[in-house]
Amino acid sequence: MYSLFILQPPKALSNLLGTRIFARLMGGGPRTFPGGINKWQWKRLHEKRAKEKEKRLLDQEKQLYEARIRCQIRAKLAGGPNPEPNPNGHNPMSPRDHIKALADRFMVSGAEDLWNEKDGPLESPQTPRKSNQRSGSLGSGQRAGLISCPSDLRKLVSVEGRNVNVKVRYYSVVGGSDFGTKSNLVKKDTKFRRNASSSNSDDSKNLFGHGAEKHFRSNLVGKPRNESNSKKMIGSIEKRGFNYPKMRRFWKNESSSTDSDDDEEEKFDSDDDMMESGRRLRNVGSSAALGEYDLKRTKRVPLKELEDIDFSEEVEFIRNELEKKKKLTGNDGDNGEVGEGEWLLSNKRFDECDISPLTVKALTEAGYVQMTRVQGATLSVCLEGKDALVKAKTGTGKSAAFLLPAIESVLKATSSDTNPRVNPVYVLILCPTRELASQIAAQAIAMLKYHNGIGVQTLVGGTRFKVDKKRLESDPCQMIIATPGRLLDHIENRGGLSVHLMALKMLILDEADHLLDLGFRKDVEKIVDCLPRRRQSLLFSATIPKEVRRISQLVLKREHAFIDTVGLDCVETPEKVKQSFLVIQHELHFQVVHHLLEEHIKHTSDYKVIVFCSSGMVTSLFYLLLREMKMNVREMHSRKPQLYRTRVSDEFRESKRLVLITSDVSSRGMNYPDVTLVIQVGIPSTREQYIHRLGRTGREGKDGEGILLLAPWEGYFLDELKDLPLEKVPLPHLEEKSKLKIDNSLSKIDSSIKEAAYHAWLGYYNSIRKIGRDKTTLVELAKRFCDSIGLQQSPPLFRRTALKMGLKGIPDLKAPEVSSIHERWSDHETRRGWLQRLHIFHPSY
Ligand SMILES: Nc1ncnc2c1ncn2[C@@H]1O[C@H](COP(=O)(O)OP(=O)(O)OP(=O)(O)O)[C@@H](O)[C@H]1O
Repeated sequence: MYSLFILQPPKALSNLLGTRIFARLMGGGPRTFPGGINKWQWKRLHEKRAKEKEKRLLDQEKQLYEARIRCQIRAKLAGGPNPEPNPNGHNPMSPRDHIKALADRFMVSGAEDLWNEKDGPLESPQTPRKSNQRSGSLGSGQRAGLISCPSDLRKLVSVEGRNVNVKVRYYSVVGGSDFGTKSNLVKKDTKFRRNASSSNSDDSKNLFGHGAEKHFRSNLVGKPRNESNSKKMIGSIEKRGFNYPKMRRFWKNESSSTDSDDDEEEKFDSDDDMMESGRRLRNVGSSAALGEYDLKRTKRVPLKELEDIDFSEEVEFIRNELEKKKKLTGNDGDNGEVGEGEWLLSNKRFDECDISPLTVKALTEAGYVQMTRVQGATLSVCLEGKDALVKAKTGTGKSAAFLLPAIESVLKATSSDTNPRVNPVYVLILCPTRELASQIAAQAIAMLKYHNGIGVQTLVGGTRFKVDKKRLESDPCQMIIATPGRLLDHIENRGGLSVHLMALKMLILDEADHLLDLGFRKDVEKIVDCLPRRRQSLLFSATIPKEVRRISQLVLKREHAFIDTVGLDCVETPEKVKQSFLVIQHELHFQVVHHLLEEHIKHTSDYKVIVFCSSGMVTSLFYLLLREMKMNVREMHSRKPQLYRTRVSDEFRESKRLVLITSDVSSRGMNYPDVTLVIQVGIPSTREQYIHRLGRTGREGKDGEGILLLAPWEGYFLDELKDLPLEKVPLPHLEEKSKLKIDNSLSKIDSSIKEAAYHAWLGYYNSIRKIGRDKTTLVELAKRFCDSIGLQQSPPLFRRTALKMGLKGIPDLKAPEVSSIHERWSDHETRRGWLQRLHIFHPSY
């Protein structure tokens, strides 16, 4: 019986169980659903039906509401007593209470279309309510959960003491007249952020989101309401006494509460006569007759108000900037570019392209006036909705190039999807590291400064999964910036994220070649499988090898645009960065790095240096050594706790006269301004990785310097860089006393760190094909590394690890003795070291 049921469950039951549970029972889930539709179509179908049902119910309530109001008006007009509830309280609900209940109902999420399907967005009052407001106005206790004042709301939010977004729907008054054809009832679904970016929204101009603005305009286009029409209408109402249908239409679309602002009212003086008529009309049909429950604390925002955002200052600023640029370069920009080198700013300006004026305003404030080349080349393509694969040099503004279309996509989606059932995520940005995700999120938030109601969140490893989940629930967002591993956790662990992702409009892969590389590819593939197919995908990177172009089809549509701002025969590295290399025995690498740093610090007052090491544990060893030698250093790699990483990253971004010792976690995308020197110790994992590491200096067309330090057996790598302008540096003169100093400092470092560094070193070079191929030589070289860091003998390797690395049976490699493992395990520090060694298969982070 049971097995039969499993084979052929009744349709209704499978519906009841829900597709997910059913899919589980069936072991993986059916590929098609009844009617031959796929799972996305199935889900969409159900969502559509639910939406329609909800709309029907709301329509019914709306009719009831209107009937109640009609009844009240008739009673008032007839001069009869207002039917009030029986004092003994056993009656059915009084009309008054019923109206209140219905009004309350209308304020809940999803019901706003009853009020506003033609009215445009709601905005908040900017000033306190006037003292002469009607006695019938809603008191705070009568607002029935309606928050109408954003300033109150901000206070509410700020008490929380967390950086949270609070999503609120509210009705409010903008525009001065009590009633006028130019004033508009505006609705807005707004989040207030506690962070600085949103606190600026106090400016009344800034209260209007772009989506709201568009929505508002389109309403006006669809239904012209000019002054004369309205006057005519009011006149006819007045002549004929009370004409309900017209009044109702007028009332629904045009009326507003008597709440008014002093400032705003002044703007509407010219509408006096109309306001007068409106007031009379309202006194019949609005809250005076309906009691206090029908009061909407809203007024219509005049279109003019929205259009009149004053950008004159910005325009002036842009003009001045352009003038300055022309003077500097002697280039009038006719060729489409101004400036020199690859940090060519295109002659396109942000205010000329089809992005929201509010975004332009935020950009201008951040100093973005003209587009960089990559921005100029990609923006129009991306805004058209095409898929794109984009290649542009490091530090040339790719982040803004994908964030701007992402923001536009969210604005477009929010304005068209006015009543979403779930909180939809419209844009998903994937990037390889946590720090990069935070950096992109910060940039997005800055660009969204004047767009209320658009939330951005990061989902990255190193934070508690549950905390992420809570954050997503309490603080819904339209843009997510994530690292693949953590995002997949959310999707697979049924964090509910997949449902939100069903509305996705845009997927962006920053550092796309790395994300499609072996380390991440599987995760990315799984993520892409869970996303709707009808989406726009954008892939960005400074390096796009041929294989990646092929694999990119996994994410992109076949007919995507490939935009390469580097050019086929051009150098892929920043032109103003001086590149050099040095080949020297790796036993001397510590000494050489120390020497290079000392020289650089001597000659550069505001130095800021990054030293890249092959792995996390080698980074740690280097850091401890240089710290022991009294250098101002910080370390950054994947073995460090997230809080520490964030702190160091922020500190390095802000400061000068600091050296960051890091693994490849910092190699891609990190925008640390004004890095003066990048030193790469040992062979980078790929040519691309060399370019990205080097790209941490010489950003935005500035000067910079990069030195690659290789051991003689790593020299073959130079062949891969032969098209890049690397110069050989003569061997530095290394003093004997500095060698003694280094040996002395090394001796003070705990041997567990050294052992971990040895294992990581072995893992890293084993993963490099050319070197890892010859296992015997590899182990010999590792032994030399061991000597150079002051270890008497090579630390033993677990048999399983040796097996995985293909090192089983190689002479000189020992398995640890059981007694020594027990002994070491009891020591906490050593235990950590041993655990860390188990991770050597992802050594470069
Ligand atoms: N239009 C612009 N005007 C002025 N500055 C800009 C503009 N676009 C970007 N920038 C600045 O350029 C710097 C580099 O930008 P970004 O980090 O986006 O570069 P990238 O191309 O993504 O680099 P990477 O390849 O390393 O990821 C940042 O400091 C950014 O603020």
